[in-house]
Amino acid sequence: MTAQQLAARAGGVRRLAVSLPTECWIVLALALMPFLLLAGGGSVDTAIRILLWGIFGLGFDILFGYAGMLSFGQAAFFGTGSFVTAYLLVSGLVTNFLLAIGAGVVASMLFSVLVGMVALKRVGIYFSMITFAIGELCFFIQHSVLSRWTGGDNGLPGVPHPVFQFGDRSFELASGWGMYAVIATIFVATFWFARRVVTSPFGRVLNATRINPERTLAVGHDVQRYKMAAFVVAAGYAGLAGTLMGIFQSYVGPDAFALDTSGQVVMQTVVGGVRTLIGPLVGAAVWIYLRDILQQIPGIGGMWKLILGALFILAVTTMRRGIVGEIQHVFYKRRMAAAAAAAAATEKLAAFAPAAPPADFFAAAAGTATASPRAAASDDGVPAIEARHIRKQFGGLVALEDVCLSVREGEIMGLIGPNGAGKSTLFRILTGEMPATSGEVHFRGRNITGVGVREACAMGISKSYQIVQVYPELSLRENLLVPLLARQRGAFRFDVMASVKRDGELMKDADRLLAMMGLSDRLGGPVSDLSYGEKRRLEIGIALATQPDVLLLDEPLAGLSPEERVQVVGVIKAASIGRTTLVVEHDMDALFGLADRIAVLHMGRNLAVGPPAEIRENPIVHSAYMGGRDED
Ligand SMILES: Nc1ncnc2c1ncn2[C@@H]1O[C@H](COP(=O)(O)OP(=O)(O)OP(=O)(O)O)[C@@H](O)[C@H]1O
Repeated sequence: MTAQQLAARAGGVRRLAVSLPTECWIVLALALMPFLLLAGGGSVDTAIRILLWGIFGLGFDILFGYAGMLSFGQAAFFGTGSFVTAYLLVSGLVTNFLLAIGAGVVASMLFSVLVGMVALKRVGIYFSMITFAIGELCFFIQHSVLSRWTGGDNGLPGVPHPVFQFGDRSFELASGWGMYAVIATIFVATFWFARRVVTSPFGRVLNATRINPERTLAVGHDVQRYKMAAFVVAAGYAGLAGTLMGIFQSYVGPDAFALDTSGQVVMQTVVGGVRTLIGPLVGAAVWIYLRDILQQIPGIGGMWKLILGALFILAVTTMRRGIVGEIQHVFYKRRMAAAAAAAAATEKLAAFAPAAPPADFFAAAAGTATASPRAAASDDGVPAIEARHIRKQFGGLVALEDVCLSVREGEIMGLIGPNGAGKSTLFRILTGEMPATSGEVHFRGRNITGVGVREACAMGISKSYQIVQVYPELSLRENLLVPLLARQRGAFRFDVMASVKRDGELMKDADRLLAMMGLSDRLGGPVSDLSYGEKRRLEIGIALATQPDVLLLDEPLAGLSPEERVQVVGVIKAASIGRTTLVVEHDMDALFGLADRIAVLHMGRNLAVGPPAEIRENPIVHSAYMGGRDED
């Protein structure tokens, strides 16, 4: 064999190794794990326990890592699954193992719906504390009211092992290699499903709700339902791990509902790596192996909690991303460096050029090309959005008083006024972010007063924010996928079998929008690496991706350099083609050049409205707003 043939074969093997699906690597690792544990003084039972905690951790990683909800009460669902299945099997009510396991998992999920209805009313530390309290409540109930069924302090012993019948021979699946193989297979299946969950459109939106829930809601997703779905999925995983633990141990201990159980899954996930899925398994391997080994060492066995606690602190302080997270980060940095080098070598960084207008973009996506409504922008045009006699009061401060504003279909209207005039407040009321104290908002003749921001977005009203509200951890394309997914799928869909990457049209839409924003050359890397001007363009792109009929831009030029202003003005011009646009801006030169009409607010009241030339010459506006400019 020649050197070239050998090199080609080596390259082929390398490519094959790299392209193997993650599940194959996991199967390989799981096949090796018991041998490694045995060599290190562990046992097959230790390996089974690690797998069961790994299954528990998969659900917890979806909940905490991807949905951003830190629950200290997952034992409530682990315990529910354990006891329901164990009771059904021990009492003989159900003899079919699959049925008993299914009942345990379903019970956990149903229970999580009830818990979620309470816990999801709050976010952050309050959510964590509610789950903590519910976990403790379950522990108490298991030891008191339910002790007749759960065995109270004694737990439930005598859970039978599954028995398989092959002809006239029967085979009992007790602990050992057989049990390991079955649990390992279940782990791979549950890992596969968890990966589907987080890479599916559902998972992308879930991740977006963690990073920026307000923006995710504003672009049209029902954030609460996404959170509830993640909570129920995590409870399903906890329930499954609990049922299997009971069967494996032939016993459900009184600690199934304990705070220790909830705490252990948190620690294992953090040590292994949040948002990695495999991290909780690695964390469980470290935790359980060390615990088992430490307990066997004479003299220090009693101090295993102290030693593990110290190791946890060390791991968290030295490896912020966890074991798997840190490894992934090294590879990510390498990929980024290689991409940057390739871009520099080919001088890919193209000059800014806003591309195709949005009418083309969405017509191509939806197959519904329409004539540009900007043709309808005239003196007798129909109002697209109207504020009627709006009053907004914050305590003793009246921010808006009897404000009326009518934006015609297809026009660009500028909204100006000194600081504190009430422009942003009016924007928030028009987009449904905030209710008015009194007055009405009409959209194309329909009274939409009081509809929420998500509903307003679904109707076709979208806003770009004064302070950019992008998703810093995501790539540019992923940022645009969040609103595009709302447009494509509606407020909520549990489409875990769908694939974003395989949806060619969706990816094309994102790329067209990126081209339109002049950001095609910044595809690689997270948004946190972008300049402020680029973030501003992306901010407008996110609003535009919801395909609004009415686009509201809150100070799109604020904080930009002169060069960046020119770029963003280009984007606004392209974005306004085919839609009604309302712009709040302090840069008068830019706004007067852009807008068909200008409305002026002063101290929360209407001051004037008219074409830019008229407003420019209006002496009342000069004295109230541009003080001193008339003398110039
Ligand atoms: N959530 C709030 N709670 C209390 N007061 C508020 C709130 N939002 C706005 N205000 C007050 O309402 C008034 C109008 O504020 P608003 O932000 O709408 O003005 P603006 O015209 O957008 O100003 P700027 O140009 O500085 O952004 C201000 O006095 C502000 O302090």
